[in-house]
Amino acid sequence: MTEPRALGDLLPALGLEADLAATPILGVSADSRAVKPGFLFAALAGAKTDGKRFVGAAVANGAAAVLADADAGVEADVPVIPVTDARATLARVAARFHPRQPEIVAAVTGTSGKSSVVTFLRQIWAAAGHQAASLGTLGVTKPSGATYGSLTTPDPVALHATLDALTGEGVTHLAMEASSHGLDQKRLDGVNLNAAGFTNLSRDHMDYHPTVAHYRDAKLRLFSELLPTGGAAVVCVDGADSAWFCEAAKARGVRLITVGFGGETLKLASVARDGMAQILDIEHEGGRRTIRLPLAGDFQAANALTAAGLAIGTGVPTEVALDALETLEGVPGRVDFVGERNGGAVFVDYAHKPDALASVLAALRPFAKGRLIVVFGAGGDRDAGKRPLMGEAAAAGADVVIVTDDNPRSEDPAAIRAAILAAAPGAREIGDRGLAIRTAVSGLQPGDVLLVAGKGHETGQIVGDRTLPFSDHEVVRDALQSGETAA
Ligand SMILES: CC(=O)N[C@H]1[C@@H](OP(=O)(O)OP(=O)(O)OC[C@H]2O[C@@H](n3ccc(=O)[nH]c3=O)[C@H](O)[C@@H]2O)O[C@H](CO)[C@@H](O)[C@@H]1O[C@H](C)C(=O)N[C@@H](C)C(=O)N[C@H](CCC(=O)O)C(=O)O
Ligand SMILES: Nc1ncnc2c1ncn2[C@@H]1O[C@H](COP(=O)(O)OP(=O)(O)OP(=O)(O)O)[C@@H](O)[C@H]1O
Ligand SMILES: N[C@H](CCC[C@H](N)C(=O)O)C(=O)O
Ligand SMILES: [Mg+2]
Repeated sequence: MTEPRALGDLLPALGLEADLAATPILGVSADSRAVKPGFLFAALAGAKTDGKRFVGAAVANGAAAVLADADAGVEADVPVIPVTDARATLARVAARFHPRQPEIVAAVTGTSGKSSVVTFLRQIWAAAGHQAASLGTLGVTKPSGATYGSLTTPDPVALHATLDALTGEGVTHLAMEASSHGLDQKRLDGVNLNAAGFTNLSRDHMDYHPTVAHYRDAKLRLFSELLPTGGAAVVCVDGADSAWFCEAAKARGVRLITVGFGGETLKLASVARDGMAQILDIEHEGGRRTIRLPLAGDFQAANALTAAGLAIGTGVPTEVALDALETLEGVPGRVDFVGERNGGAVFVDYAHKPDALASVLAALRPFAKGRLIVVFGAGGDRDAGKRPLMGEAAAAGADVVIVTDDNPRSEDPAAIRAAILAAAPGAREIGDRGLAIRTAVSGLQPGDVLLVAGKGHETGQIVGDRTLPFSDHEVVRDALQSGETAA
C-alpha cells in the first residue's frame, strides 16, 4: 500500500491554498472506475469520450479532488484543480506519487524496431554488469522474470508504479518503448530520461493521427521536449526521416550519437550473411570491429546498433557494448525461426504494418531457395488505410500470399480480408488463421520459406470483445509435427 501524500506535494507548482494542499491523497487515477476513497481523479478528454462526464462517478467512488483542464468547465462536490494541461500534469503527479525511478532510463521511438531495440539494450546493459529491465509491447522483462502488459507505453499511473517497483527491486537501468500514442497523450512526461533512441519512420496509426506530420511530431516530442539537455540522442540515420530527429537533437543541445550505414558514431561499413547470423563490419571512433551478430534479418543489424548506441550514450564503454552484440538473443516473435518441415523453414514475425511486412519479406528472401510464402492479415479497429498497402507489400515481396485474419476486434473479418485482397491479385483467402497456417505448412516444399506475420508474441486472438487463446508459434509447431501434406 502506497503512503498517502499531501495534495500540495503532488502539485507543488500550483501554490494551493493551505487547507487544500494538506488534503491527503491515497491514489491517483484518470479512470473513474478505478477511483477509491481519497483518490485524486484526473478528468481527461479522450479519443472516445470525455473524463469530465465521469466526475460524478469518481466522486461517488470517493475522489477527494479532481484535476481538470481549466477550459473544460468541470464542476464537482469536491475541490476541482484547474490546470493548463491535465494530461501532462497527471504524468508529473504520477511521478511524484510513485517517486522512485531507475537511475538510467532510455526511451525508444520509431515506427518499427522499438521492442527489438529495448530488448537488445537490456541485454547489453546486463552484459556490462547492470541490473537491467525493458518495458514495452512485450510487457516488463527484468532480472527476476517477465510479466505481460497490454499497452506498449502504459498510462502514467501504471508506468510510474512500475518504475517505482522496479527501482525497489534493484533495477538501475531501464529501456522503454515510447509509442506515438504514448508521446501524444503525454504518458511519459514524468519520466527522467537519460537517453532517447529513434529507429525509423513509416506509415502507422493513421486512424489516430490526423496527418503524417502529426504522427512524426508526436515521435519528435521525445527528442525536442522530453530528453533533458544532459541526455544522449541516438538516431539510426538510414531512413530519410532521421534528419528530423538529428535536427531536434541538435536544437536541444544534447549529445548526438548516429548509427547505421550513414552513422558517424557506429558506422555499419558492411554486412554479410552467415547462415542465420550476420557478420557486421563496424567503424567507430576508436577503430574498426568485425562482429558476428547471431540474428537473422538485415534490419536487426540496425536495431542492434541503435541499442549499442544507447548503451554507449548511457556510459557503457564502446568495446563492451560491441562485444555484447555477439551474444544477443532474439526477440520473441521477431524474425523468429520456429522450425522446418520437408526442407521448408517457418518464421513467425510481428510485421503488422506495410513497411515492416516489406522489410521482413526482403530479409527472408535470401533464405528462400524455393518459394517465399506469407500468411498474414490486418487488425480490426486499427488504421484501415494500411490494409491495401500490406496487400501490395505481400504481393510484391512473396511468391505465395495467403490472406487470413489477425485480430478482427469489432470489425467484420471478411471485410478486412477483402481490403487486403483487393491489392494482392492472385492471393488465396483462408479466414481461419489456424487453418491458413496448417495449409501453408502442409504445402512446404524443399527450399521454401514460410512467414507467418502480424501477431508475433501474441497469445490470443481478439474477436469481438473476446480474446480467444491463439499462438502462431503453437499452431506452427503443431503443424510442423503433424504428418499432413497438402492435397
Ligand atoms: C486511443 C488511445 O490510445 N486510447 C488510450 C487513452 O484513452 P483515452 O484517454 O482516449 O480514453 P477514452 O476512452 O476516450 O476516455 C476518456 C477518459 O475518460 C475516462 N473514463 C472513461 C469511462 C469511464 O467509465 N470512466 C472514465 O473515467 C478514461 O479513463 C479516460 O481517462 O488512454 C487510456 C489510458 O492511458 C488507454 O488505455 C487508451 O488505450 C486504448 C485502450 C488503446 O487501445 N490504445 C492503443 C491504440 C495504444 O495506445 N497503442 C499504443 C501503440 C501501440 C504500438 O504501435 O506499439 C500503445 O502504446 O500501446
Ligand atoms: N529496423 C526495422 N526496420 C524495418 N522493419 C523492422 C525493423 N525492426 C523491426 N521491424 C519489423 O517490425 C516488426 C515489429 O518489430 P518490433 O516489435 O521490434 O517493433 P515495434 O516498433 O516495437 O513495433 P510495435 O509498434 O508494434 O510495438 C518486426 O517483427 C519486423 O517485421
Ligand atoms: N500495438 C499494436 C499491435 C497490433 C498487432 C496486430 N496483431 C493487430 O492486432 O493489429 C496496435 O495495437 O495497433
Ligand atoms: Mg513494440
